[in-house]
Amino acid sequence: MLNVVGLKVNYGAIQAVQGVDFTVNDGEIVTLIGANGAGKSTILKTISGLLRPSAGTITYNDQNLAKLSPSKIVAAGIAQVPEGRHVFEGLTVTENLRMGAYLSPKTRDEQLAAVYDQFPVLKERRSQDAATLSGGEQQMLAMGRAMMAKPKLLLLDEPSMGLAPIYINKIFDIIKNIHAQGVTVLLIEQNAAQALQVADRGYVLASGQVKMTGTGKALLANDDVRAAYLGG
Ligand SMILES: Nc1ncnc2c1ncn2[C@@H]1O[C@H](COP(=O)(O)OP(=O)(O)OP(=O)(O)O)[C@@H](O)[C@H]1O
Repeated sequence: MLNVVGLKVNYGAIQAVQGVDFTVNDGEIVTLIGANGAGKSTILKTISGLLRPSAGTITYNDQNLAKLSPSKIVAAGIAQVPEGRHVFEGLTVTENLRMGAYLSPKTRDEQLAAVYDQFPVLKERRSQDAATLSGGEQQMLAMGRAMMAKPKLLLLDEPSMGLAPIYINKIFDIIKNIHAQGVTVLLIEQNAAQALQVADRGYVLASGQVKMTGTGKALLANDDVRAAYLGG
């Protein structure tokens, strides 16, 4: 589904991503793990078209994403849930969700009903300003907003960041549920243990490069991964 080859991304003189290769197959959950600053968010933003590669290719179902605008990338079936949620404060929950279907107004109401079925807590709070939601609820709103675009590939940037343990488990349950609906998932997580538990495959990134890859299970059992990312 997604094939990233020789990807390099710079911020001026900073080489954040230094020649990364990875694939995501249709129907998989793939995770990118790694320390702060490894280049994970930069990779997701480049897939979404928010940043442009300085070298390499990103191919999605035979389409070269480097030639597409972010809105065309959403229309092609890729939606991103950004790090830090970025809900629209001052807009209600429903208004936030409707923004997620900006490109497909005809199916917006139908999709809103589907998202409310999946996130009953959002339905309960549908008239509430998004700014007044708890962190976990805002994360659900950001995920629901992405689902409004009916993505085939969902990019999740640190969905469990800053959440209480009860919400972290809930977010991982939602990821499994979204995946069970046939959505392919590319997941970035600091919470490497839980990410590797749900993932079919993972890539370990450090300093803008892939250092290791394997199935979620194999990486979870790997001594180097355990020592560096799973607390021994
Ligand atoms: N807008 C920017 N301008 C300059 N440098 C940046 C910018 N954004 C990120 N960087 C740098 O690029 C490198 C990769 O950052 P990135 O956010 O992709 O890492 P990450 O693996 O997602 O980290 P984290 O887990 O902390 O979010 C870091 O060295 C970071 O300081």
